[in-house]
Amino acid sequence: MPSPKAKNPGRGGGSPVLGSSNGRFEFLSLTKPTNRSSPPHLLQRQGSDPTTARLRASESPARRRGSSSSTGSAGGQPEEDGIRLNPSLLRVALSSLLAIDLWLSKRLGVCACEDASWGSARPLMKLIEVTGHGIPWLAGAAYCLYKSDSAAGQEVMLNLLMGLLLDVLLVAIVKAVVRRRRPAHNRMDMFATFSVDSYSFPSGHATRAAFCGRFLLAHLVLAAPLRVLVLLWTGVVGLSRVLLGRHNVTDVVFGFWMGYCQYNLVEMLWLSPQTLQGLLGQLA
Ligand SMILES: CC(C)=CCC/C(C)=C/CC/C(C)=C/COP(=O)(O)O
Repeated sequence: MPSPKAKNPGRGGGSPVLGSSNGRFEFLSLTKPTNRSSPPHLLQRQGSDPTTARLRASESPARRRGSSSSTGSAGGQPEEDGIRLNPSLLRVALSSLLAIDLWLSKRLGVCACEDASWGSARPLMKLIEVTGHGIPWLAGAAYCLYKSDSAAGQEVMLNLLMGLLLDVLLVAIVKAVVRRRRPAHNRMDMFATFSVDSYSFPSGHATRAAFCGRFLLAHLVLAAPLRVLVLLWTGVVGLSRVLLGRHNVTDVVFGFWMGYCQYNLVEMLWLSPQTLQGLLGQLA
């Protein structure tokens, strides 16, 4: 005859459940180990952590059945331990990564001010900063769109402009959600910034450099040396963000990844002249 626990496996939240022992029903606490033959170290890990107990109790019955059927009731324990250890391992890994990130970024911020070890290179880094700023890119793409006399050129410039606007928007959203402060050694002396630019994750310059770099390589016919120059520029813009002390390394790495993905998005949303005419026709 099935025990009440088996009949009603998911109910009860964090409260005790009924179990059968020698024909007598008794209460089994979900916060206490049920298998008395478990080794002590497992008992301790299963043990009295109330968060763990709540997590176990809220696990779906199907999942609990699944884990015990795959390994058997006793063999299921290491798997359950793994499930509960993973979040804390992940937390430790993340905090270690963040600590390394902060330490490395501080050490690399050698142009963060004039007195820093590479302070004399700061003007050059700030010049590189301007080459990755949103305003010159938006103005440049709009100007080329206006000046372009071929349909193909207009199409490319229009999509570059759309991608740049999308980039400003997406970066602002992520910055506003994540709200990571810029490194303490940063001097906030950038030109033309929004309020979200007081946050550092992700680097808007890095997203733009990755997006524009990919876009130019894919849509402009460039000689090999120029292609190398585009790649170098992308890398140097990202590196200069850390050297200037504007960003932590992870802001730039994530920014590169985001800009790379934004290019895929622009390819998916690609505006053809027909689409554009349709849109303009609807507006008129
Ligand atoms: C159309 C429109 C709203 C254009 C705004 C262009 C603009 C001011 C972009 C901000 C560029 C900027 C300072 C980004 C911050 O870059 P990080 O690398 O420091 O995140």
